[in-house]
Amino acid sequence: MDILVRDLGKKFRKHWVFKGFNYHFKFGNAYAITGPNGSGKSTLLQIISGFIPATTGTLQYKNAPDNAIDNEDFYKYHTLASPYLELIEEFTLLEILQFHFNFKKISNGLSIRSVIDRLYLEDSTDKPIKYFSSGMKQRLKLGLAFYAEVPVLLLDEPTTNLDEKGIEWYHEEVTKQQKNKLMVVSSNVKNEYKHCPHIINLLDWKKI
Ligand SMILES: Nc1ncnc2c1ncn2[C@@H]1O[C@H](COP(=O)(O)OP(=O)(O)OP(=O)(O)O)[C@@H](O)[C@H]1O
Repeated sequence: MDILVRDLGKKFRKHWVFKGFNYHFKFGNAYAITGPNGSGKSTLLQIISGFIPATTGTLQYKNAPDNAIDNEDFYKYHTLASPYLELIEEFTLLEILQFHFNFKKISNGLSIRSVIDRLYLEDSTDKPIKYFSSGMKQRLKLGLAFYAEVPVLLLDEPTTNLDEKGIEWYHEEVTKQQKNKLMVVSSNVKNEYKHCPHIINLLDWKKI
């Protein structure tokens, strides 16, 4: 899947966050959206995911050069891990994984149990999410995004709250997955986007 972005702009009340953003995101590539605090990284990622609307411009999602999908259908083709998206706190780990992978196909060769192992959360299988630490929740959010069979992976500040082992796991996964997906990471922490060959600096589209 490719994503074509044309003349994208976002305004909150009277303030433009960015304007005139044009880009062609290509399948099999990893992109970093960078910029200082408040430059609009999360906003842009949320617009790309369809979570919030743009003020100006268009997005086109193509699963072949001459085959665009309906924008409303893009949710089937991507996963998003973001601090803005809350987990269902009442569910246990097992329940949330069963729920999620009911809607998104689990990656080839994986089972719910093997996902729990990969998240090294074996001891918390029946623990409600509300009792998870912030790092455990972040691993879970990333796991829900990583292990779904979708062509587009969107990651907002992905290593927030992760410990050293978690960061290592993150790097292993993104390195493995970047060839088979279109990956977009929104971040201002160099270490979390070091695997991305394409760097977008939002200051270049900052508007007065
Ligand atoms: N719902 C909203 N209503 C009003 N302003 C908003 C809203 N969401 C974001 N903003 C503003 O848009 C700008 C960009 O915010 P955004 O969270 O996208 O920045 P960011 O680059 O991800 O920042 P950070 O590095 O701090 O996470 C900020 O000035 C923010 O206050």
